[in-house]
Amino acid sequence: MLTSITLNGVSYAFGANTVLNQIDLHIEPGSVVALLGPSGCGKSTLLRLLAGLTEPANGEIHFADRLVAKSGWSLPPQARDIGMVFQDYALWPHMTVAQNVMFPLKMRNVARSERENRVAQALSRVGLSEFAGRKPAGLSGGQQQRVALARAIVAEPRVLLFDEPLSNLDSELRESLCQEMATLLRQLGTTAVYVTHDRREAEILADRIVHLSAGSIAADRLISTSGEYA
Ligand SMILES: Nc1ncnc2c1ncn2[C@@H]1O[C@H](COP(=O)(O)OP(=O)(O)OP(=O)(O)O)[C@@H](O)[C@H]1O
Repeated sequence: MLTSITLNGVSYAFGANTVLNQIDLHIEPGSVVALLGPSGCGKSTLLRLLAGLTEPANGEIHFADRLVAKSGWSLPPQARDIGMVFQDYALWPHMTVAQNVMFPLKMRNVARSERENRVAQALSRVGLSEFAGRKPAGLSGGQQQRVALARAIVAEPRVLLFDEPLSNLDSELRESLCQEMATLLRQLGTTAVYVTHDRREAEILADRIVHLSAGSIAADRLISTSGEYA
């Protein structure tokens, strides 16, 4: 099921420092939205609110018609049906690639036979079928990020969240993985929010770019499939 995301008057502060100021944002089901802006503008904080890693001071967040956060209350991440990809991959070093990817299915009590099929399919989607038995330490940075991507999509969550997933990779690899992720996101059709400070990455990946500046939405633009502003 495709899910919209709606933020109404969402604010967040670290002590006296207001980091997000009354954010109103509606994300259409199945769209890929890039949150773009300079360091410190509040992108990661907004993503953490969507993930349920922190709760808003004010305002409400809905996934479709389900309330997931309001002032002082937040549905925990594991109850939100989300997949996340972080800058630092966050793989479990003691587990193989297949075990890492399988983890969200175990958490959801998916039956063993189904788990194995789904892991194989997710690894195939990211081009890592032959690495299933390796440990993360035996993989390159780009391969590790592909594992993290497979883990994020394996349970077919209704929302995908990305926090600068390509910033630890060198520029050539960043470009090719960005193109691959754009294709994958189109195939999946999942509602996705992608944090980046790289305008080109945002233009390749997203249907829409929301520019944050000092905790507010400074611009909000649809882009066409060719990567140009519509
Ligand atoms: N744990 C914290 N305690 C106090 N202030 C914080 C904390 N984490 C972030 N901030 C402040 O909140 C603001 C927004 O941070 P946030 O990480 O959301 O920005 P960002 O746009 O994602 O930046 P970057 O691209 O550098 O990750 C910044 O001014 C930052 O200094």
